[in-house]
Amino acid sequence: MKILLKKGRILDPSSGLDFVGDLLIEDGNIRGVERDIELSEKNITMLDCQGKLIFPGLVDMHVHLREPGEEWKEDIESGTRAALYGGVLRVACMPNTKPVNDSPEVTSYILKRAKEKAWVTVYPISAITKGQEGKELSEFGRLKKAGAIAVSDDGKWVANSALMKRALLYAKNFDLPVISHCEDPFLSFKGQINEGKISAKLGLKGIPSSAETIAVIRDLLLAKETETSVHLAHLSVKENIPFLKWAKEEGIPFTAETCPHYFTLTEKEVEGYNTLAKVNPPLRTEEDIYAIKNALKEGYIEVIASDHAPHSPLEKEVEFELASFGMLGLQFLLPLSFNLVREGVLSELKLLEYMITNPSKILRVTPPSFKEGALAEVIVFDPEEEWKVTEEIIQSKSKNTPLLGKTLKGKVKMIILQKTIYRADT
Ligand SMILES: NC(=O)N[C@@H](CC(=O)O)C(=O)O
Ligand SMILES: [Zn+2]
Ligand SMILES: [Zn+2]
Repeated sequence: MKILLKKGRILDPSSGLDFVGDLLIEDGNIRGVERDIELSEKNITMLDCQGKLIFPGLVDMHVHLREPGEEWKEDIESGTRAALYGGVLRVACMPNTKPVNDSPEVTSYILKRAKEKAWVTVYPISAITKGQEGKELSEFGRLKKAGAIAVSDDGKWVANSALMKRALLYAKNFDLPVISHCEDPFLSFKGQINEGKISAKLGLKGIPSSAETIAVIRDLLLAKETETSVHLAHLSVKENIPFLKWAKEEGIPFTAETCPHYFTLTEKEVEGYNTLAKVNPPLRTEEDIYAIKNALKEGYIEVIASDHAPHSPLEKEVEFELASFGMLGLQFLLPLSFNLVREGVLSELKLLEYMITNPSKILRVTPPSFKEGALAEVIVFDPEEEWKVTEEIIQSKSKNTPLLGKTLKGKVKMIILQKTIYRADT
């Protein structure tokens, strides 16, 4: 069974390929990429890709699938369907489920459910501490054996520095990546939105940028001392940047991530007490957006992930202070991130590096690529097509995004995953 994609712009960050040409898939594997592949046989599915980009599936290392325990918000089936439509063919899912994924049993359960019903590859991330309570380390060796790809207490920072130091050393033994949700809980206590003029105007308690930067600095110091890499999740403020720069110069092992909402939306979104824009860390200011883009350009931040965080109306259609933090991300990751290319912040290949090869490297997996023999994980993307965000288009069970009603540019048209062609063009 052969699938031939014709005349698309082929982009493969693993090999640095960027040219207009053809891609041949045979029996679910990449057979070749060339300027012109002519085949005379019948039985070939030909796909015209003129004007489109063809690249490997994205690897989103920060997703909340909510299973087990909060299946009314999302489950492994619906979350991975949203991923597929978003061009994300591998997701790493955070452990803040119910129960918390802090045991081999929960990790195996997630993998079992993924095998039964996931549309894309699922990598479970297990908790750093038992119950994500920040008191006692979970059993990294057993978790890794059960299939944990990394450890994180995402949703919470491991505020006890001695414990975090031990976690880094312990993780190093098992070559497990450690992902930190950088937020000093004392500084952000009861905070709702970014601390500043808008929080004052709305009468909501603010979350200062120091809550994030203090956490970033501590984690960098511990990474230095333990000579163990730490991955800093969803960075949002400009104050981090000089410290990231310093850490790079010092050769401290770390990687940093941001999400499209932190270089697209500002705190203004919460005016009118819009709970759909309530997210942690909070949306910040134009200046922060500018700094985050610059950090991406300079390579201080080298991963873009969605932090897809579904919540139902039960958690969102309530008073602002009672609403849960989080917004959907999987289906908006590519269109919003492509704005960085349009604005000249990153080249197409660099952007794909941040969404395919860098997260793969951090998670110690072979990235999706167009190398001969690789599994076919292929996205056909139209960078020009505009589409409106509606509840119908959203594949997640939850619809919590401040982008509802807005028009985005750039659309995933087709996904080829092994032998199956999905047309997202509806
Ligand atoms: N980002 C969020 O606002 N919420 C996340 C937790 C997290 O990523 O810290 C969630 O699980 O809902
Ligand atoms: Zn987090
Ligand atoms: Zn998260």
